[in-house]
Amino acid sequence: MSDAKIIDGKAFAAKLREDITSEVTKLKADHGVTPGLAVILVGEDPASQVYVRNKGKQTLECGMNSYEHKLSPDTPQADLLALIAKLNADPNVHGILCQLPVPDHIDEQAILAAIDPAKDVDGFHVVNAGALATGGEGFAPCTPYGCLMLLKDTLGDLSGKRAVVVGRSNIVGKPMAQLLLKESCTVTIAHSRTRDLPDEVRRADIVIAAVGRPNMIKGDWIAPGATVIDVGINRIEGDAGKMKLVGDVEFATASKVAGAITPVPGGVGPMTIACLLNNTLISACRANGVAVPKLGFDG
Ligand SMILES: Nc1nc(=O)c2c([nH]1)NC[C@@H]1CN(c3ccc(C(=O)N[C@@H](CCC(=O)O)C(=O)O)cc3)C=[N+]21
Repeated sequence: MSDAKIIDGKAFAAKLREDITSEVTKLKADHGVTPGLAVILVGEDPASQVYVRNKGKQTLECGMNSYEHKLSPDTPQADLLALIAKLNADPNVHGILCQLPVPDHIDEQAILAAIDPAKDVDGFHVVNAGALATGGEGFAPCTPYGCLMLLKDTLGDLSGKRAVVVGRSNIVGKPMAQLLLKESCTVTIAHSRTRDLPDEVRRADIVIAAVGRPNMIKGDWIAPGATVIDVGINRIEGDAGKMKLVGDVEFATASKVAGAITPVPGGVGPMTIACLLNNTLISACRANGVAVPKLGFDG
């Protein structure tokens, strides 16, 4: 068995950001509109700080405006809701993202519900989750949407393929399953209570791993030639006590069997931010009655 094709999410995301930058340039020149993304971070979680910094940097690089709101960890929920209300009403803000997780004293669902669905570029509001499930116009969550771009770039038409999504979270597993269903895949959602998980995975042409457990999915679970998308981003101790990033799939064994596989890092992660910028561009177009460009997919 020859080794799998490595799906270069980092390069794909860079190309997508270039296309977004061109569209932003046009939007400014033709309509005088600059897309704006507001990112809210409550608290000082180091990983979250890194993500927020990267988002801000890439937002500016695409020619968009970036508004960062860093709030102390003990910010009352009412203050956060007041900030969201202000951003909802601000015409210069086209996308609003509140970095998750939020501290325990804040009700995550209340925060997500407060964001105007038309500015919910994360796609986490129930209105957007419902639109995705029923075929309406909304925002698809960034991580699964990025996975779909990589899958279609790798495989072309997905219809009739067996896909297994391992993980049932609201932010990845469930919306991923909806997107694959829209592409006419036969979709299985597996999770911690699934009986004989290796067997479910072995039946799949497409494996989406989104459980958050390092190296859980082994090479001998993968059907020869299958396409493997690894959403996991796990920090574990590597050689000499140095921390390293690994996915939910055991890459060394899976890459011997799969037809194509995403690495961690450099796979799905960069796609998440690129799709966030894409959603912000879409929002700015919709808010100004401009035709929405369809980026990230051929044809
Ligand atoms: N409201 C909200 N929306 C989010 O989209 C959101 C969130 N909260 N909370 C945290 C997670 C995590 N997330 C990532 C984004 C980019 C990379 C990324 O670019 N990863 C690089 C490596 C980065 C590194 O070295 O740490 C890669 O995989 O190559 C990873 C993870 C967005 N999230």
